[in-house]
Amino acid sequence: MTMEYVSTRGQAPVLGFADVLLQGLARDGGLYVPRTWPQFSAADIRALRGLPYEEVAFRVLKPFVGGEIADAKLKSIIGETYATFRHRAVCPLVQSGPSDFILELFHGPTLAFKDVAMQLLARLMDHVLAERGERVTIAGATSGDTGGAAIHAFAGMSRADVFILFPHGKVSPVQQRQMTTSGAANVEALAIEGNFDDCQALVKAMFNDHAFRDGVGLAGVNSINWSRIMAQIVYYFTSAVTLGAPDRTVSFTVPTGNFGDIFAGYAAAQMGLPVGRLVIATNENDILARTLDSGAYTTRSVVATTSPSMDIQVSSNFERLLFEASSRDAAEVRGNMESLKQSGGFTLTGETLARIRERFEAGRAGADEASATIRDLLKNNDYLADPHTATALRVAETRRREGETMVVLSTAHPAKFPAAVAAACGVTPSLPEWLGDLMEREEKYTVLPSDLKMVEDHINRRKVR
Ligand SMILES: Cc1ncc(COP(=O)(O)O)c(C=O)c1O
Ligand SMILES: N[C@@H](CCOP(=O)(O)O)C(=O)O
Repeated sequence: MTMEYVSTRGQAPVLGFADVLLQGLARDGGLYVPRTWPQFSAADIRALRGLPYEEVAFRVLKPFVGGEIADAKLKSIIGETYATFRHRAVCPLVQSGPSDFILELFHGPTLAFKDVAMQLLARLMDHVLAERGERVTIAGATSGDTGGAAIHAFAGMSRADVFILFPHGKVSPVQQRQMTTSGAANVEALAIEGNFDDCQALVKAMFNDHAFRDGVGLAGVNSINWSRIMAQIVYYFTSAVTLGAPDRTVSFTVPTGNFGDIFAGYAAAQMGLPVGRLVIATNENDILARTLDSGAYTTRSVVATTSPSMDIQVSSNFERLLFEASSRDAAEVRGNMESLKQSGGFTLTGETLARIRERFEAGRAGADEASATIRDLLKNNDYLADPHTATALRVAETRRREGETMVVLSTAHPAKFPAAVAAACGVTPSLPEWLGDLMEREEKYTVLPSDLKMVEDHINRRKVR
């Protein structure tokens, strides 16, 4: 009934669900994962057929929560969460070919897949903080979508101050406005003079500065937080079951940056869902494709692309996969992460690489290929995809296998990236009605250098309590 969580680096306390929810990064710098994977038998999976998304979510999430939130409360939190989505199916499937499907994850309030987990995370945190009578300071890093989702989910919440670090000038205008126009007193967007990796490094450094961390009561909403991954497991179940699981195996292609979304697919497979291949789709920032090719994880400088949310070199959740694929060898993970810090890379052992390749493949599609896919899909299917989704569609296409059922995760609404979509196909997607005035709203944000002390000082000065 209870669930324990262990750190990928093996040197942090073992915690239960509620503590992991409030922790973010483990105190040894690692990421929490469940000690064991809950198991779903074929009968359990078959019993999910025809259930509403909320009920599947309850059944999938319950073992991870480990009894720390009463069932009735968990159900009501899940119900409120997905009532914020504008599609009755929450995450609907659209057929794009004989055995090809697009899983639309962008029907939440900020038009990206991040809402699926963030709307839940905020409500779970609020519940736990209320029970404990505590407040937290949240620091998050974003390449564009996590930030907007977090600000929407936490705006006005009395138990959390939220600081979102985004790379100055490197997110789309819609993404920026979603972060800078909330008007809520408890949230602030910080435009960092650097790239996403700099923002993420600053957030991790804040977690590793234990005096600061304990002083402000730091919590995290990036996918370093286990609850983000946990919530994303659900749509692997709903989509696979809709397509015939457990009697049919389903593969997934995922536009990947921080590796959280695709790691949720790996988790679903570990839980018994018949998942075939998990195909990592990258843009020009192809560190994961190169790693799967060569076994060497070697960082390079990031290039700006038309799919900016994937412009990432240090892919946080790859650490969770390393832990799994090394048979949970925390010493091996620590060695790799130390080498990443010291020399910008590491080399996987032959065994670890082989285990990763048993399930994962990777492919790269550049901006021109993604644009061509947007054009073709509009022409042939009358369907408008955003550049992240298009990257994955192109990779899936080039790696197609006869007879395989393939689901491509569509991670953002095209209206979040109107310039790239218009350049690709001549159609400018418009924002849904409820966001119609977004570009006219007044913006508020602070520009800061990529400097730990300056960011920490700013947060210390600005947090509400
Ligand atoms: C639209 C979009 N697609 C794909 C990704 C990559 O997802 P992940 O970081 O979970 O790999 C992101 C960012 O996380 C995103 O915002
Ligand atoms: N692409 C992300 C980057 C942060 O990823 P996260 O999943 O770890 O929060 C974004 O859009 O911000």
